Amino acid sequence: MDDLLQISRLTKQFGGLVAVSDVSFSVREGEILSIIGPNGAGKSTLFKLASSFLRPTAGEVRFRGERISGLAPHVVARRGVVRTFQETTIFKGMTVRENVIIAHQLRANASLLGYYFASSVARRDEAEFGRSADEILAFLGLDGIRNDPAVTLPHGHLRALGIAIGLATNPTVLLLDEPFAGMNHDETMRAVEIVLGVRRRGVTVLLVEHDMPAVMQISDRIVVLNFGEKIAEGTPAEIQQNQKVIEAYLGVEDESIGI
Ligand SMILES: Nc1ncnc2c1ncn2[C@@H]1O[C@H](COP(=O)(O)OP(=O)(O)OP(=O)(O)O)[C@@H](O)[C@H]1O
Repeated sequence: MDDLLQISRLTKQFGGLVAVSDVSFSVREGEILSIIGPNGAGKSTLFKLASSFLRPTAGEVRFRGERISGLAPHVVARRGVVRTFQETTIFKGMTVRENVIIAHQLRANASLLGYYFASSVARRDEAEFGRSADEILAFLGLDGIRNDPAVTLPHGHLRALGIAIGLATNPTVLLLDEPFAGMNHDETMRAVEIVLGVRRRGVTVLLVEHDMPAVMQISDRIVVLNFGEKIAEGTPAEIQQNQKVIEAYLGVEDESIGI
């Protein structure tokens, strides 16, 4: 498998605090790679660096060999590295389907001016976006709620809608920020199926997550952070047996490495 994203010697400092320290790893085409670590280990910061929502203090991120760190997030997203949209960026007043249609604008062919004057290109785009939105919603098992206003959705469906919106932008790499957070067991199992389905569509997945059983079930490989440093990288089986990882999680009462 080829390396799609190369994270090279990334460091992020906030004043005197080093949140991410000299971290390197690659995300390979077609894999699901998870970033884990105890609270405050630097996972969210690394995730924001990977999606270009934060600029690194040192080091760089490359996508298919080209540097993307320092580019605006929407430029990075257009190239195919897309972060799922937080619940706060879902248009709550619109239906599920309308939200997914709007997300297609990121790859729209018609200029904004074209939309304004309802050009034929814009009309063609709209019809195509509707078809694509319906296909994505059916794929994710959300067709039954496609006409529901987003404001009425329970937490699990809102998260799934975030993934549908991400897919609508036609990503090469989808970055998922704690996709199983706040879910009960059944919701987590459904969300696990959705993420596995995303990968079956050929999309590479990078995620940050606290839910260890789900991470162990879903990941091809795992990168472990502790105090901003990468302490391990490997398959779930390798990570569960890694002495440094076990020590990092020992004494952490509210987290378990699932062993
Ligand atoms: N914008 C910021 N300004 C200052 N310090 C920050 C900022 N963002 C994160 N930090 C600090 O950087 C460190 C790493 O934080 P980060 O949120 O990346 O960890 P995390 O592993 O995602 O934690 P959690 O599991 O609790 O979400 C923490 O000490 C945090 O307080």
